[in-house]
Amino acid sequence: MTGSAPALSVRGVTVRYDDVLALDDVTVEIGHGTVCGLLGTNGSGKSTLFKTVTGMLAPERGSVLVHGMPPARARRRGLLGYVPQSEQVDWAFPVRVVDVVMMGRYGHMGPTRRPREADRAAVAEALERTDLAGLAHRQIGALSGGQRKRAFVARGIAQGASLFLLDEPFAGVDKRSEATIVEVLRAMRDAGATLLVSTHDLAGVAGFCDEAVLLQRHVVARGTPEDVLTPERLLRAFGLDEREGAR
Ligand SMILES: Nc1ncnc2c1ncn2[C@@H]1O[C@H](COP(=O)(O)OP(=O)(O)OP(=O)(O)O)[C@@H](O)[C@H]1O
Repeated sequence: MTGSAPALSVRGVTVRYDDVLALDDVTVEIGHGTVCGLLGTNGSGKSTLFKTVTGMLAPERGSVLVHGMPPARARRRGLLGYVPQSEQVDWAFPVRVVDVVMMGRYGHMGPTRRPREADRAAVAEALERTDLAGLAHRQIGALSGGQRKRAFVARGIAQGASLFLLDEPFAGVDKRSEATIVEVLRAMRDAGATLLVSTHDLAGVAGFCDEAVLLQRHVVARGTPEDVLTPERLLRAFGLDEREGAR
């Protein structure tokens, strides 16, 4: 990692899909050990921002630095963890939970991808922390939505990621999995990791996030959840008043 560089620095990023302007001059900086909620309606650019931060999409303008380095280098060093939206994963792919979590160790294994004792121990610990040890040998496609999310969170833990991007981690998740995920994410934050979490769960943001960013193709507001989730902004961005947002 590069000295005192922020965990994530997004500066003036513009991304376009042909004629659709998905992100317009977005600037976001997140410090170490912070949980930042990324809020916005469908189509506001949240997934596009994640894909740009992971290096899957190249911005038309602007720059992204993860711990002071370009996304590809941060990814190679295993610093960047990503929990995708469920719809982006092919659940029919025949792979067991333990294999998904072991993928987090690939960056530690070298080209042979042969797990060593330290890799197996990291995977076992990640499965334990996400309450998945009993399901380690199940096919990922046979799990519930919440268990699948936990498997991807476990992959990030096993990887030892220090910037963790979670795209809608609570969507389609049962209460027990939600509580486990929140507990695990808090522990990661307390251990110094930085988390950027996109969510529609406005009511949960104040309890779970240190900061929030409201995105509508550009950054509409940024600050503490209380500063960002004002009645005017909720109304403008989501067509909600504050009481509805808190449900
Ligand atoms: N591959 C693509 N090709 C063309 N347009 C796209 C593509 N992916 C996203 N878009 C468009 O870019 C804009 C931002 O989409 P994005 O998926 O980033 O939003 P989002 O906030 O993640 O939405 P959601 O909450 O529905 O996932 C939308 O107008 C969307 O239709």
